[in-house]
Amino acid sequence: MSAARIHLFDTTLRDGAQTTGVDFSLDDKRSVAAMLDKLGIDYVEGGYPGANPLDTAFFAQKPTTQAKFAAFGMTKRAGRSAANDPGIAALLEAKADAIVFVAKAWDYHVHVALEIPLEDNLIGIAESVEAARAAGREVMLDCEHFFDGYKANPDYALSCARTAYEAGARWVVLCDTNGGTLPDEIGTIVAEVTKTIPGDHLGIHAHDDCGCAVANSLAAVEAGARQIQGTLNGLGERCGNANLVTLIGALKLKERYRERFAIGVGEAQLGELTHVSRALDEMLNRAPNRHAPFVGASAFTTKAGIHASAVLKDPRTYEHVPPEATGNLRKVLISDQGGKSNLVAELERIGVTLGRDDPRLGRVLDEVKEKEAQGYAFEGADASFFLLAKRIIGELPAYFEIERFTANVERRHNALGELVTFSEAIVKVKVGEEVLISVAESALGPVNALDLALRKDLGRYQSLIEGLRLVDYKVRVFQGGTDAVTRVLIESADETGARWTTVGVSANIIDASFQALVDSITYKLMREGATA
Ligand SMILES: CC(=O)SCCNC(=O)CCNC(=O)[C@H](O)C(C)(C)COP(=O)(O)OP(=O)(O)OC[C@H]1O[C@@H](n2cnc3c(N)ncnc32)[C@H](O)[C@@H]1OP(=O)(O)O
Ligand SMILES: CC(=O)C(=O)O
Repeated sequence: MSAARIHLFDTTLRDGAQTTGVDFSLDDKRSVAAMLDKLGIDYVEGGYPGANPLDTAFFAQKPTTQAKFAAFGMTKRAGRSAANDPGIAALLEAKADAIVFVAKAWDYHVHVALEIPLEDNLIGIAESVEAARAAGREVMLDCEHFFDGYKANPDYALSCARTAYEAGARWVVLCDTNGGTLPDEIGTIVAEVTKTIPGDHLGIHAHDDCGCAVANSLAAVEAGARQIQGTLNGLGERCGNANLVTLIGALKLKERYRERFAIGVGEAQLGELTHVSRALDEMLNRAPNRHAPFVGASAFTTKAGIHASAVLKDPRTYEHVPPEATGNLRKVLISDQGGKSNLVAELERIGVTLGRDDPRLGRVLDEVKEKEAQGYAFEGADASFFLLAKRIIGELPAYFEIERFTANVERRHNALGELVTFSEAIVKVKVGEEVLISVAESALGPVNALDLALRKDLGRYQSLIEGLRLVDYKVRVFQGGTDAVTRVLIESADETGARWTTVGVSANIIDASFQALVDSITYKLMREGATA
């Protein structure tokens, strides 16, 4: 039996643009479309031409070479013909291969939101689909609220779908717009719809309001639908859409799907999945979800000692698929939940080789556990872990010594009478026999002032740290023993694009930050191969 082709339809640039806090620029849209094209997605929905100038501009030319480029908009407004509808005119002007109309499929919505007779909505669907077909476009109809509509009035919901199909729509997409439908209901309803519209003309568009969007999409496919709509990383209105990244992982790697269904994403493209997912987050300045299936930084990370010992013998003991298939990495953490197996594997990963019987291994483990008890977390701070291990095994050069530092915050009126806040920091550091004192000011706060002062003059090492910059700063306050403890994680980058994270812990946020800053500079010097 040959595998059934499942068509992937990406709506990151349309429904994904409806995500709270997400705003794509024109360049972002072009990059995302190119990325999806390369990934092997069949349809890229670019937005809603006519709704805003950016989307209209994006449809001035087609940004994909393989994928079909789709424009989204609503069916014609009641009381005017399709030929006289400016919304439809904008869709027809768009340089798109396909036009996706959205139409209400729930009688309640037609009454309440559109305030038109049920029949007029059907006329709107038929005339809109016919107009786009006449213009030579492939046409789809997104049946908004299809599943809620079907539960309330199956005949009407079905007549919306059938009207579009009979008017020439290539795809009729069943939308769980409010995201409240569960997988078994999706399966039952889609199976019913296939009695009217063949499955290879049916799509599913699921929202994640019950955390079931991926499961609902798979249930629809099992019931016969052959198009899946979704977004990268599950962006989308409210709780988001079905996550296409997860769906691609499941369809390509889970045997029961791989054997029966084929998608346009090949093996090499699958290996880019982690990169694609993180590149989107990077573009949107969002922290990637570490726990995202297949592509998250923790998706193949083992923390518990018992698991680590087994993973090191055979990774399949705790992995459902190999991480490298999606371009991800296996990682074994060291923490208070781990034993020697975790530690040996982690040390090897960061380039420190210590045998299981080396007495220094026990000393590293003891110190890690002691520091974790104080509030340190090395699982997210590889660079500090590396320095700790190097110090214990006697390979950490004594580059510099901090003699003292101060940092203060001042709020006052400036010469213009405006209220301003600025910080000043002084750092006294000994490099060899040389004592250097640096002062810096910053309007961005005491940590920034300290960072500037610390990196202002490091004597003979100064040229090696010129390209160093801080890219992220995270603070967490929690109860450690009887007192509140602050943990600071600092992510740094250098001129080569390398990134590393360091950690500092103290009752005082400035002190914790300073520890992490010192570790960051020390790590950079080690990367540069500097000697004491
Ligand atoms: C489930 C979904 O995700 S659907 C996609 C939703 N996405 C968006 O809405 C983003 C882009 N939207 C927009 O920029 C604007 O809403 C526009 C430009 C499309 C329309 O703006 P406006 O003309 O000011 O209308 P407004 O947004 O206030 O209301 C929508 C109108 O469309 C009507 N409408 C909604 N769906 C449809 C439809 N499928 N067919 C025909 N008319 C519809 C509504 O009844 C309402 O009409 P009314 O103004 O007579 O009450
Ligand atoms: C069309 C669409 O985005 C929805 O119904 O959710």
